[in-house]
Amino acid sequence: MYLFIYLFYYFYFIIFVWEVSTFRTVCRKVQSTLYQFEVVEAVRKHGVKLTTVLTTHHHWDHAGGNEKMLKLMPGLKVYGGDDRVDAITKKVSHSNTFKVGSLNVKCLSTPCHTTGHICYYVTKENSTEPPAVFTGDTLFVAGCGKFFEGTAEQMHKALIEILGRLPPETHVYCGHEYTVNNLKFARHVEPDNEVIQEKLAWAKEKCNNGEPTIPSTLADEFTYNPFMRVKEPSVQEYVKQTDPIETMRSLRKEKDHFRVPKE
Ligand SMILES: C[C@@H](O)C(=O)SC[C@H](NC(=O)CC[C@H](N)C(=O)O)C(=O)NCC(=O)O
Repeated sequence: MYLFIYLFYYFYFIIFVWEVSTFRTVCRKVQSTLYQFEVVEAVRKHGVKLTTVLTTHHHWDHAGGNEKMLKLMPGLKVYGGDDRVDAITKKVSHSNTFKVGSLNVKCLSTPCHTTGHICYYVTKENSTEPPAVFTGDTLFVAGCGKFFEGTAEQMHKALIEILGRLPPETHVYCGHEYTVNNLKFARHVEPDNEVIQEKLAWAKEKCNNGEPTIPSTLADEFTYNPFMRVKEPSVQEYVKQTDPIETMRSLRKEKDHFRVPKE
């Protein structure tokens, strides 16, 4: 059985995958100095051994703490798909697999937000636990990352052809707590989508209680995430497009300029 311990701090998630049988922990991301101590404290509190860091991309808020983490815990393996990832010890690419204890990790290359972005798909044989995918800044709950280093074609491939084809019950652990703002944009795109309304009310409640809105599931994302719904007539109608990739392009442009309403 593996347990996800995630530390939620303002808009950032630090996620541990704690494999109970071997007490190994995979820390999905560490950021600035402050987070190191959060991580070290959580490792101590749970009596586990931190062995591996899975870094989705090189941005400071995802890789910025790797150097210090490595100093605090020499011997850590730091996986990443980009030479720009601080303190990287294991460069990976699409379809690479490795194990952490009895956890199976598969690397999924999803360039767009950055050219070297890797999502990590985690499974365990003979487990009743659903799979998990760490999506960094590619797929958010009800949203997606900005196209800083890529195109609509690449984000469509990442969301629909790669992540979208994982088992629908897969739990999605993303890199930031943007859910409420993303759902306000989703509501703007599909004002008649009741699932969005319900999810937004739920997300506001969670945030008011200081609780994270992750994980979601891939199946859920297809019901409210406009970037996962680019084939839907209602979404295409909003952007006046009929092609899914052109819909993706237009949605991103709209979201980049979207003024989030207070309510
Ligand atoms: C460089 C590093 O900071 C990032 O890329 S963070 C991910 C990025 N976030 C923002 O641009 C901040 C605004 C955000 N929308 C918010 O609500 O605070 C990103 O890709 N955001 C996706 C989006 O749809 O805004």
